[in-house]
Amino acid sequence: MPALEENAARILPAVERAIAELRRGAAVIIRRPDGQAALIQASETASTEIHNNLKHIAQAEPCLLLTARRAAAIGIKEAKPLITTTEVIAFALDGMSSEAVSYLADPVHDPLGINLRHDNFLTTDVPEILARSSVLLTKLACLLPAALFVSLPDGAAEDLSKAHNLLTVNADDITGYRSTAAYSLKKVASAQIPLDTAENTTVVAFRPKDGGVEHLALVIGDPDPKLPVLVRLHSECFTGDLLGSLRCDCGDQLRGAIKLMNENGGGILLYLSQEGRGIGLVNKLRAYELQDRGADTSDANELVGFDPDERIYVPAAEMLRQLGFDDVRLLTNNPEKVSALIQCGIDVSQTVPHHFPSNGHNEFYLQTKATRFGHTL
Ligand SMILES: Nc1nc2c(ncn2[C@@H]2O[C@H](COP(=O)(O)OP(=O)(O)OP(=O)(O)O)[C@@H](O)[C@H]2O)c(=O)[nH]1
Ligand SMILES: [Zn+2]
Repeated sequence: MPALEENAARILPAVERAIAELRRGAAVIIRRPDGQAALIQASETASTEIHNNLKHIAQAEPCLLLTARRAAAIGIKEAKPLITTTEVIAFALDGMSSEAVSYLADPVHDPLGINLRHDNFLTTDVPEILARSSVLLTKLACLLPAALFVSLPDGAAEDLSKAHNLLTVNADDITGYRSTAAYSLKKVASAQIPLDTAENTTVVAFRPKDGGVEHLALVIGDPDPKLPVLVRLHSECFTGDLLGSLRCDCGDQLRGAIKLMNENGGGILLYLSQEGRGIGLVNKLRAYELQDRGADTSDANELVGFDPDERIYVPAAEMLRQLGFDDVRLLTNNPEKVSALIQCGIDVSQTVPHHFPSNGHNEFYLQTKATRFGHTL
C-alpha cells in the first residue's frame, strides 16, 4: 500500500473517532511518540459530572485550554501565558465551578463576572504540542475551541485507556488530519443535475476513502481542460446558499457564478464543506450573535476563539487536479484564495471579480471584507 494511503487509513478513522468522542462529551487520551500524554475533554460538552469524572480518572485537577484569541477576548491578554505559543493558553481552574469554566469559553455569555486572577495561570508545565492538538481537535469537531486538559504521568495512558475504555489518538495525527483528508479525496459519485440557470450541469462528489467530509464539484457545460477554466471556490453557507439570508452575499455569489459559467463556455464551481469560513454552522451562529452586539465579522470570529478565517484550499486544488484542470480563471474578490491555490500548484492565469450590490442588510459585511480581509472592491 503506498505511504499516503497507509497514513490515511490510520489517521482519518482515528481522528474521526476522537472527534465523535469529544462531541458526545467523552474524554480522549492524546499522546506523543515520546510517551507524553494527556486526558482531554471539549469544554463545550463538559458538565460538572463530566468535569469531576475527568478529575477522578486522571487523579489531578484539569486546566482549561483557550486559544490566545479567546483569552484576549475575555481581557487576559496582558497576563503572561505559561505556554509560549501565540495560539493556546492554559489556565488553572482553581476550584472554579464547571459553569464558570464553560463561561470562559462561551462567547455568548459574559465572563466578566468571573474572578480570573493572574495566579490562575498555570505554574507547572503543559506540553505545548499536546495542548495545541487538543484545541485543534475541538476545532475539527466544530465545537468551541477550548478543552479541559490534564497531563498524564509517564506510562499511565495505556492503563487508563484500558481501565476506562478511553480512546487514544496521536497528537501528530490530529495535526496532519486536514491535509491527509484532502490528499486522499476520491471521486465517489457523479450525476447530471439540470439547474434552472445551467441545464448541462454534473455534480461530482469527492470523499476521502477512509472517511471524512465530502466536497462537491459542479461541472457546468463542457469546459476544455486545455484552456484556463473559469473556477469558483465557494465555501458552504447554509444560511445564504439555502435560506437566502441577506446577512451575506453567498447566495448571490453562488447563483451568479453558475449563471456566468453557463453563459461563458462553462466552468467549475467547487462547493467546499467549510461552513462559516471553516468554523462550522453553530459557531457561525454564535459569531452572528456577537455581530448583532456590534462586532464585525472578523472580530466576531476572534471573540468566539477562532482566527478570522480558518479555511484551507488544499481540497479544492486536489479536486481540480483530479478533474483534469490545473490552469484557472478564478472568480473571486479574495486574494487569499488566489495565493492559496497557487501555493497548491494550480496556475491562476486570471482573477475575475465577483461583486454583487449590497442588499440593504449586508453593506457593513461587504465593507468589512474589503477593510479587514483585503478583498478587492
Ligand atoms: N464566521 C463567519 N462566516 C461567515 C460569515 N458570513 C459568511 N460567512 C461564511 O463565509 C464563507 C463565504 O465565503 P466565500 O464567499 O466563499 O469567500 P469570500 O472569502 O467571501 O471570497 P469571495 O471569493 O470573494 O466570495 C461561507 O463559508 C460563509 O458561511 C460571518 O459573518 N461569519
Ligand atoms: Zn453566507
